[in-house]
Amino acid sequence: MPELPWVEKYRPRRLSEIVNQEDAIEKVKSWIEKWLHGNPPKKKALLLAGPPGSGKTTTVYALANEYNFEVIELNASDERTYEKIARYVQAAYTMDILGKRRKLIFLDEADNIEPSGAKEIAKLIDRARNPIIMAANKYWEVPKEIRDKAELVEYRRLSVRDVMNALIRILKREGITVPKDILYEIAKRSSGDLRAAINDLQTVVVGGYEDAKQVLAYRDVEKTVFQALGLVFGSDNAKRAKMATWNLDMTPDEFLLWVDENIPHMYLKPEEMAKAYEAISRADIYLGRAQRTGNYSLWKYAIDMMTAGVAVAGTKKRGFAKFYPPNTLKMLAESKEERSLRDSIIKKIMREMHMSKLEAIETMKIIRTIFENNLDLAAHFTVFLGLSEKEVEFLAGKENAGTIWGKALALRRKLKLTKREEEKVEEKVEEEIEEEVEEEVEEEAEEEIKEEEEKKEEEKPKEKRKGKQATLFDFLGKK
Ligand SMILES: Nc1ncnc2c1ncn2[C@@H]1O[C@H](COP(=O)(O)OP(=O)(O)OP(=O)(O)O)[C@@H](O)[C@H]1O
Repeated sequence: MPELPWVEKYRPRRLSEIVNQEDAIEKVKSWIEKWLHGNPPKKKALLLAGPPGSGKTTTVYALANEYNFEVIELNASDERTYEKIARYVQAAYTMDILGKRRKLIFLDEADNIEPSGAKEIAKLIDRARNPIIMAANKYWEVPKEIRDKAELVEYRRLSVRDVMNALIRILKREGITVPKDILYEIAKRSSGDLRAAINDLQTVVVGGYEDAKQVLAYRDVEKTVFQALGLVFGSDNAKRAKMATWNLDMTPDEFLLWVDENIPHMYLKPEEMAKAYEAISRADIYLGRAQRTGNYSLWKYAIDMMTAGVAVAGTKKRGFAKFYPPNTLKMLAESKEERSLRDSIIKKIMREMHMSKLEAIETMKIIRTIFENNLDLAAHFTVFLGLSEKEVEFLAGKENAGTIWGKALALRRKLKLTKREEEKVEEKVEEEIEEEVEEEVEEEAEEEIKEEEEKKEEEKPKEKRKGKQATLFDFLGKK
């Protein structure tokens, strides 16, 4: 039997086992007890907010376990969430009779609730007859209507020591030891995300920890760039920000793309955003110049511009920041339909051009420029990749899409014609081969017949001779 993931196997079943979130747990307990004592709290929903892997989901299940609730887990990004909440929020709030348990509604990823649905969900919370607990990493992105209806419970980011202790406890129960320095490495890399740390630990143990560093290395690139972004966007301390690129396994112009991507997400005021953009565009110019001339002082100036220059541009978002890789924000801004078009185009590029996903994403950017500027080439791509009319429109924009589509149709017809011709040639060759084979077979058959006939011919005189002998014998006998 495959081994259960340790995050599940060792998920605390009791609230008291949850590490270093005492204040949060106290709040949750007193809130649920109000429900149990028959006077639901004023705020019928609870919003657990905090970094990933800090124990929010675990709290809900341990709570349900201790107070005998059935958890109805819903996800905010599920399209039918509203419908489901509506159903369960009104479910009879009965005690544990007839084997039925009270229901506790758990809505994860509350920071993903669509603004359009938020008002409706807020109304449902008012009417709720069952406790509703929501969880979010970024509570400020939970729609305000919902935030107002919920009591906020904040979860701390777990420390390196918390994470290490939790890992050691798991190892004890597994009866395994792992060198302390590796545990420390895992804990440090996790940035307080205990889920990530436990997963890493299991990977290392299963993979043999002789090459633990290698096993863990895959996390490094992202980790360091997020840390670097943290230095740039985490404070307005220019000195700290300048250290951002020190440990970074990435060229400055690559890192610039990351900074660029996250500026609109991190800065709140347009004029400060503009200032930050100005800093990176200046950095970009100097980076280019430094590259051409090999002038180190320009290089350093460019890096300082894009780290310190951005850091001091203004007031940034507070709290837990989630950083996005280059281009994701633009992708998020797209509608669902656009996203699915983008995905299907990327898939086609991967398939037809034999590329990895990342390569395909990059290639799509180039193809997009082609679609905007070179309609003939665009038509070729349309046919080659087998794009649909909608996909062409996505790449080229409404204006050019028609022209490209027309050209592609013509091209496809032409290709079909040449294909038809090819097929004809093929058919002809096949016919010829068939004929040849037939001829051969016929020849062989003829030969066989001939041979047989010859054999028969040969046998005939024997018979004749036999006949002759017989007659002669007879004759002699008669004699
Ligand atoms: N404070 C904690 N004490 C003990 N174990 C924890 C704690 N936080 C997380 N864990 C462990 O980490 C795993 C993930 O935790 P959990 O699912 O509760 O995270 P979360 O805060 O809900 O994260 P996310 O926001 O990513 O859903 C669980 O299996 C649990 O074992």
